[in-house]
Amino acid sequence: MGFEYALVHIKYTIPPAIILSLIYRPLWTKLDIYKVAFLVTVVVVSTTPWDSYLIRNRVWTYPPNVMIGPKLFDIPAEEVFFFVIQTYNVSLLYLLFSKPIFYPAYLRAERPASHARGPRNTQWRPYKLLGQLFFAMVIMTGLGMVQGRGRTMYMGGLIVWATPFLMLLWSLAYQFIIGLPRSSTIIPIIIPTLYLWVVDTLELKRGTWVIENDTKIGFYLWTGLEIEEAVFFLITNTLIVFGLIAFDNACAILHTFPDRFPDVPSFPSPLMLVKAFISPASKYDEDRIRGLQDAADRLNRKSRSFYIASAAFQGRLRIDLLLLYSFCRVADDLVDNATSLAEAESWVEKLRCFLNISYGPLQEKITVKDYVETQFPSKAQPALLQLPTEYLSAEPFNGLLQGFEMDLAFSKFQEGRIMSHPIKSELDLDLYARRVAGTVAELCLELVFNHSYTNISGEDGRHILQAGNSMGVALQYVNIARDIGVDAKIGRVYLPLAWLDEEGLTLQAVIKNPHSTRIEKLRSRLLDRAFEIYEEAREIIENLPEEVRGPIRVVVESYMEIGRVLRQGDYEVKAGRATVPKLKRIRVAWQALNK
Ligand SMILES: CC(C)=CCC/C(C)=C/CC/C(C)=C/CC/C(C)=C/[C@@H]1[C@@H](COP(=O)(O)OP(=O)(O)O)[C@]1(C)CC/C=C(\C)CC/C=C(\C)CCC=C(C)C
Repeated sequence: MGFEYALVHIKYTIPPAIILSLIYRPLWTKLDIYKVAFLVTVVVVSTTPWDSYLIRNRVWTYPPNVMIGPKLFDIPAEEVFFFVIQTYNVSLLYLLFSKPIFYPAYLRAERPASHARGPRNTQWRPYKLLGQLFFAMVIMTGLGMVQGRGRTMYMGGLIVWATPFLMLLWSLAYQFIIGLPRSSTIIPIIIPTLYLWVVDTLELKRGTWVIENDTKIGFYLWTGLEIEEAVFFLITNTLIVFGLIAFDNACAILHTFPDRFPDVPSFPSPLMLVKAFISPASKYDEDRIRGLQDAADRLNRKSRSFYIASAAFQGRLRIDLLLLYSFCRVADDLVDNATSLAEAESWVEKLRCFLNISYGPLQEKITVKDYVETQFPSKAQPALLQLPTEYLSAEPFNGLLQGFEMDLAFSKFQEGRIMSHPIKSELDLDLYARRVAGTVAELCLELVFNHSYTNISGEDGRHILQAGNSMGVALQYVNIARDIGVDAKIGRVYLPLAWLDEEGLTLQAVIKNPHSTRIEKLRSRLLDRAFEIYEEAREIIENLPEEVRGPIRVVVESYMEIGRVLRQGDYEVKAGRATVPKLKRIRVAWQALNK
């Protein structure tokens, strides 16, 4: 009996597990736990017979004086623990690197070339076949090496054991294996492989485990690292990462296509995961995938705060939040970027008509697609067509459009078409903020209620919606405080006239010099008001379902941080706007999840 192999764990495998667990702690979701537990089980079950066979046939051995003693089918307990901890460490590294990935955007509908639409739907089937051919050839080579029964025996056995699993995972998840960013595929394989190569070099030299001379090739990758060991770690880490990718691929299919999979439990059963895989890629809804890709692109380009925050949400809630964002952004841009007041008014009218049709009687629903395709530019269409209206009520959208109309009142005022400025008092400002941002918060919360497994009853729900609406107001105040200069350039002043009067300012004075000391005073006043409202509303976040508290905190805190940096004067300016530096944004998200 000895402790050498146990010491390998204490020195080399447990410390990274602790560090990775601490880093990943605030990001764990129940699905992550299920995924890692599922994979660890698969790894232990699939590795045990192979390892047990090798030990019994003395292909590799463990000197008895380096083991504590207990065994499972002749495999030392330390070795079984190795399967578990290696899988755990690689999984955590993968989870960490892949957290920001929005998986549905990587699905591909594989139509025959003549039916494929858009550059993203390249035909990937040939790659699948090429990969399968490659793995088949590797298996044949491995079989040849085993049959030789000499020095290639261990290497051949390794290949024959692992490659069919790799081939299976490739056949199921090739779209994601090829398409996902290299940071979440290659890095979680390479880092642990190099690390284990070094550990292996140090420990093999000390004789903790030994490959018998007559079953190994005798080639060393570097002094002390046998080629068999190097290949073993590379293959097993690849297997673990491919397994995780396949799991995420199946979940992405389940979450992306509610028409095919209406109810997805928080822990999809293995049978359900298999069902996802056997639904052919040729039948994926291409418009849906394009709508999701378009929403993810838009979020990435237009809002760094909400982009980072979106990574904290999961499954269908994340998908629908992205789609909601996409709709709000497109609607806001259509109105804001119109070249004339008349054009802007016509966009509001068209958006209202779109909502009326979408929420109208069922027989009218068929015309939504026709209406959108004939009335809106092609770039805007996916955002409208994919809006998840089945989970959202019409009222907040109507409020949002009324908010846009208040924006248009600025132009009418400038043209003399209306006599009064749209934001005269603090009450007007509050009404405006409730319309453009309070409504958005209500819509986000409606998605939370609909996608949560926790039931939120009437009175509690109303209370949460009210607090959410107020939080939207706080965010909008920060938005206005940030954009005083940008808005002044287009002749808009959201600071209430009453406040300007108190400071002896006129609208023209703000438009001419939006950075004067007196305006800075009003900016601070607006920010103070924003933080007051935020303080009152934020407690209610703790009444939300547990799994969304952290992510909603991230949304709110990421935006309120703009207010904090404005107060402290510690910000970067991009396109005339104050923004929070990237590292700070990540730290804020982190702290919000840790609360
Ligand atoms: C995670 C994720 C993808 C969230 C998406 C949130 C979402 C749907 C945002 C819509 C944004 C948008 C374009 C709305 C149009 C109207 C508008 C411009 C509103 C202002 C947003 C500012 O965005 P941005 O800075 O990009 O805009 P401009 O460049 O200035 O045009 C707003 C400030 C509103 C944002 C308000 C929210 C996201 C609501 C947040 C509140 C909650 C989620 C509720 C909190 C719950 C409780 C119980 C307190």
